[in-house]
Amino acid sequence: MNETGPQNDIGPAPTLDELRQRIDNIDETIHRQLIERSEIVEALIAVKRTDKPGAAFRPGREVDMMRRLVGRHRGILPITTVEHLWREIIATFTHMQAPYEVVVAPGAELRDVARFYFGFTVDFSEGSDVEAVKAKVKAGNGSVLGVVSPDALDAGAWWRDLSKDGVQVISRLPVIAQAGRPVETDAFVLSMPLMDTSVPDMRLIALSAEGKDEAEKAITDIGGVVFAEAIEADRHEILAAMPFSVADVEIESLSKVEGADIILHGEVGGYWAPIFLPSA
Ligand SMILES: O=C(O)C(=O)C[C@]1(C(=O)O)C=C[C@@H](O)C=C1
Repeated sequence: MNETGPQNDIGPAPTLDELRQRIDNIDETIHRQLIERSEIVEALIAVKRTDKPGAAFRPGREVDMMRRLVGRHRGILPITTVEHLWREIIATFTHMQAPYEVVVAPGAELRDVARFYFGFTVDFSEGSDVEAVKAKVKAGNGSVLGVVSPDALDAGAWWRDLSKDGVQVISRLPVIAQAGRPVETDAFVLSMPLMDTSVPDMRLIALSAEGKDEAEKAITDIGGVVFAEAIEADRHEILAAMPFSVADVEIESLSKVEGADIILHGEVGGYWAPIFLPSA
């Protein structure tokens, strides 16, 4: 086939065959470079000593890679397409270093978010509810990641006792916050503690309060954000996100706020701030 495009000022437009040849060349380069990327995995395992399940995740490094990806992107290709391609690559490379599986709380939207971020190489299952997801993450002892909705309305204060089980929030999805993007649903990723020394932008603090309004004001006064709330035993259980710059003493001072009767349950993980982009 030798279809030709329209004539223009700088000579004949390329033929369909020529355009396909360019696409084939680009695809070959991408494929060869992916193979080369995969040849680094053995060395990564040796350097990181990630020869046990689940030990390969480095969420801080992943967000850093996504920030650079967004920074250099240009043109008409949707950024979320590029993000998805890289997520498939990174999730698979993590799995090649140390196997893990993903268990998702019920809901088609959450499942879509989880697939977008962990791809199709990784085994997937659905937990019957948030408690079942937490239990599987704990039992997996590092080889299971959970994906839950931060404000699972029917799950009560699902976050409150996370630290007692050793489970923590390790990241927040979607990483690129862009109105109208595919899979916009907010989700948290749960894991047993990682061998990752990088520090998230936001710390998640579980607390309960007698006075809802007083507690919310005190949290925002020190720079925090109320992420989710539930009422249990007549108390307001709150999941608050605190920028890393908020000192421990400021968080501890919440328990002295008048009229709020705040009890701090503890830190339940953290996340890196989403990359905010204008709508596509
Ligand atoms: O940088 C690492 O530590 C890697 O293991 C590589 C890699 C990747 O494939 O780029 C994989 C897993 C980590 O979560 C981050 C990045």
